[in-house]
This record gives sequence, structure tokens and C-alpha cells, in this order.
Amino acid sequence: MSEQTSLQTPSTKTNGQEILRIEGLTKLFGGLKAVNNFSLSLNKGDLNGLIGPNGAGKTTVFNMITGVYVPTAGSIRFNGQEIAGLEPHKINQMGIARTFQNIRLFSNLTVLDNVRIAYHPHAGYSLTDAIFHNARYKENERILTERAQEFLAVFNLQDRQDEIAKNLPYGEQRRLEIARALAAEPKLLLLDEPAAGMNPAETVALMDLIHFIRERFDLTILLIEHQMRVVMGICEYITVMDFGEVIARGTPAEIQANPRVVEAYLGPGSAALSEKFRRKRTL
Ligand SMILES: Nc1ncnc2c1ncn2[C@@H]1O[C@H](COP(=O)(O)OP(=O)(O)OP(=O)(O)O)[C@@H](O)[C@H]1O
Repeated sequence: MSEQTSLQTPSTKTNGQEILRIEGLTKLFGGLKAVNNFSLSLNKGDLNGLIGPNGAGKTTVFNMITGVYVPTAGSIRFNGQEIAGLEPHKINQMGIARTFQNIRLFSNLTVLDNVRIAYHPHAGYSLTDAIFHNARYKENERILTERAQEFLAVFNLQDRQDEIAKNLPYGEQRRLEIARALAAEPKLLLLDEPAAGMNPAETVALMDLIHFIRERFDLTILLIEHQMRVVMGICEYITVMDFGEVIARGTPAEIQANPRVVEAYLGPGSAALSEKFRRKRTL
């Protein structure tokens, strides 16, 4: 496959069902092209990575998929439906959830309440029920608490339910944030630098967790991550951005061997240099 062809949107794989298709996605901030003509195709069950140096445009892509930013141009189809420019809560209801670079929890609430709140849109009572704390309200609250507790057990956080969220170790806060994102029962999960700030043991546990939730919740996952160990260790396919554009796509092995990617991370001329060193070592 020529380089030009490989940088275009990968065509729908014949053995899978496409869940996300992005074409021509562009975002301008004043004169700055933060994202330019970005494309991506994900099939159900994919676990893909989106990488690139700082400022490459990765989070801006996530912000457009989740409705935080309205694209300047382009199309984002989720399960065949155009979602570009829809409100974030609408996109979330349709089945796309995310986590953030900086963990976002209700840090002064308990672990249980953090998940209960995430479940709340599913609570089946009206405002009047809530104001008067009637029987329907109480029954729904009981069910909500039970469901949240079951959910915490899946994430091995059941013993932490009464802890204040900000007092959890960092790795557990990240797990709680992912649990909150999944309470909305998404089909596509976007993880923005989930391993940032984690120690090596927490990072290994996170990699296991990502594999586990993909199976358990039947998810498709797109992951932004700077820790190459995580990206190369768990992603089956990777898209690389630099200066707002896709510069490479491929398997972890293909990406690691791609001179354009090496140059994007290490600067011009570095690919030739690293090839020279590689040859020397093999002589
Ligand atoms: N709201 C905004 N207004 C103006 N410029 C923005 C805005 N958001 C992002 N940018 C700019 O767009 C470019 C892409 O930023 P983005 O955060 O998407 O990069 P990134 O690849 O996620 O970087 P990092 O890995 O450092 O998080 C950067 O130059 C950034 O400064």
C-alpha cells in the first residue's frame, strides 16, 4: 500500500461492523488549524490508539467527537448517524463517553455517590417525586444505590464506597472515573491519557482494566496516550497526528518502524540517525 493511500481513511474492514467514521474533520481556532482533514474508521470492538507530540490536535479530535467543539468542517458518523455539532449530552446519550486528561470526579463526594450521580439520568422518577420523597422516589433511590454498588464491585472498588473520592490513590481515582463514564452505558469509550501520572504498577493494572472492560461492556475504545508502553502494549491499530494532520497509521510494529513518526517525536534528521544506529548495532 502506498503511503498516500495508507493515510486516507482505512476502508471498512469486511469482517467487522463500522461504529465510527470520521471524514475531513477540521477545526480552526482563529488562524490556527488545530485539526486538518482528519479521518478515522473504527469497527465494533476495536481498541485503537491516537498518538502524536504535544499540540498535535488529539484532544481537539476528542472534543469534536464528544460535542465540546463544533467542527469547522467534516463529518462524524456514529452508527451511521451524523453527530458533528450535536450537544455533548445528546452525544453521550447516543452512546459515546469519555474520560479526561485531568481526572474529573466530584472530589468531595464519596465513591458511591460519584457513581450514583453518573447513573442518575437513568433514575425513573419525576421532580415532584424527588421533592416530596414519595414511595416511588425511595424505591428508585434504593435500586440506584444497588446498581451503583454492583458497578463498583465490577471495578473492585466496593470496599471503597464510603471513601471521599479525592482520598483514593491515583490509580483508583482513574478506575472510578472510568466506572463513571461507563455508567452511561456507552458503546464507544474515549480515554484521554488514562495512564498520565500513574506509577508502573498502576499502569500495568490500567492496561488489564482496559482489556477487561472492552470484553465486559462490549466496548469500542479509542485511546490517547503518551506512554508508549501502554499504546504499543494494548492498541491493535494506531493513528499518528502531527500539526493537526494524520502522518501515519498502522499496527504498533509498523508505527515504531515509521521514520515520519520518529521524526515527529524526535525532530528532523532523527529517523536517519536512529536507522544508522540500528544498522551499526546489527553489524
Ligand atoms: N480552545 C482553544 N483555543 C485556541 N487554541 C486551542 C484550543 N484548544 C486547543 N488549541 C490549540 O490547538 C492545538 C491542538 O491542541 P490539542 O490540545 O488538541 O493537542 P493535543 O495533541 O491533545 O496535545 P497534548 O498531547 O499536549 O494534550 C494546540 O496548538 C492548542 O494550543
